[in-house]
Amino acid sequence: MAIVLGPNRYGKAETRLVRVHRDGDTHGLVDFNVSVALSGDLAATHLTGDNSHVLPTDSMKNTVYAFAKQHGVAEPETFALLLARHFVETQDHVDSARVTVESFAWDRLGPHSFQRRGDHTRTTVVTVTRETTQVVSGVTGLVLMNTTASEFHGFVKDRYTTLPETTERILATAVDAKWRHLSDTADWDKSFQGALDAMTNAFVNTYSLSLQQTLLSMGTSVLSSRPELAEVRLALPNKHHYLVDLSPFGLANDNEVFIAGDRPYGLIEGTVTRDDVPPASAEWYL
Ligand SMILES: O=c1[nH]c(=O)c2[nH]c(=O)[nH]c2[nH]1
Repeated sequence: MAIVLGPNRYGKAETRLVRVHRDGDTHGLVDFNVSVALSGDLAATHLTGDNSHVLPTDSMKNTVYAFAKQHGVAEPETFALLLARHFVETQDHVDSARVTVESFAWDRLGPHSFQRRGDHTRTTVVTVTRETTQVVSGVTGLVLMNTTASEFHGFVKDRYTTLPETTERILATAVDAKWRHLSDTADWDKSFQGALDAMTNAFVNTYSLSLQQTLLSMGTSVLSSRPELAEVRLALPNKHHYLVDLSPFGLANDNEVFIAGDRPYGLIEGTVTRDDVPPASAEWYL
């Protein structure tokens, strides 16, 4: 009996690519999760650790980002074909390249503003005691992005600060918000939709110097347009998008090709309140 190497493949999984097409003031946005798997004459690395046939998976990731810049990105099929053919054509030892693309759809909210397609969740928490009734409504999973009109600079620099100042970045978040009603009667659907629209409009229309500033703008927008609401609490993850350094490949990256970061993320939280309303019951703060 012999124990032998069976079928195998390798590659870079889940390269998170965000490509902004900046043709004029109206931006296009493509958001992909790209996985590459190559197979072929790869016995040596398994048997002896001889890597002479192994293209690093790191190079595959770089290829995804470089091709996104060079060729632009539209349909996932076109991009996947381009990549898969490239690996088979340029790597003698590769017989088969499998490229998988998950494409996340975004709906346009403005020239450079987008909402990720897919349902956000409407929430409500009602608390009744013998004396009081409190109705809290909210939303989670409302994913928004501005591909420009966001800066972040002038921040504290301590000995561990490496973040460069920027006057041009992507701002993206998944809104988690709750708002408390002043009364236990309202047109709940209309109130919810109004609050949602107010938050979204504020995100789209605020030129942002920090996500904190955008948070206050969103809360203010809700309270100024919804007299039935007393207070809004927002938790906004800063869904970081890192500019890819394409200079090793002789390519400029003028805010077009980004790594969509997963974690860690900044988490910006705050409450926006009318100063002339009764205080919330204890549950609001739990
Ligand atoms: O809008 C931001 N607020 C921060 O507090 C922060 N911190 C950070 O690293 N990036 C950002 N962005």
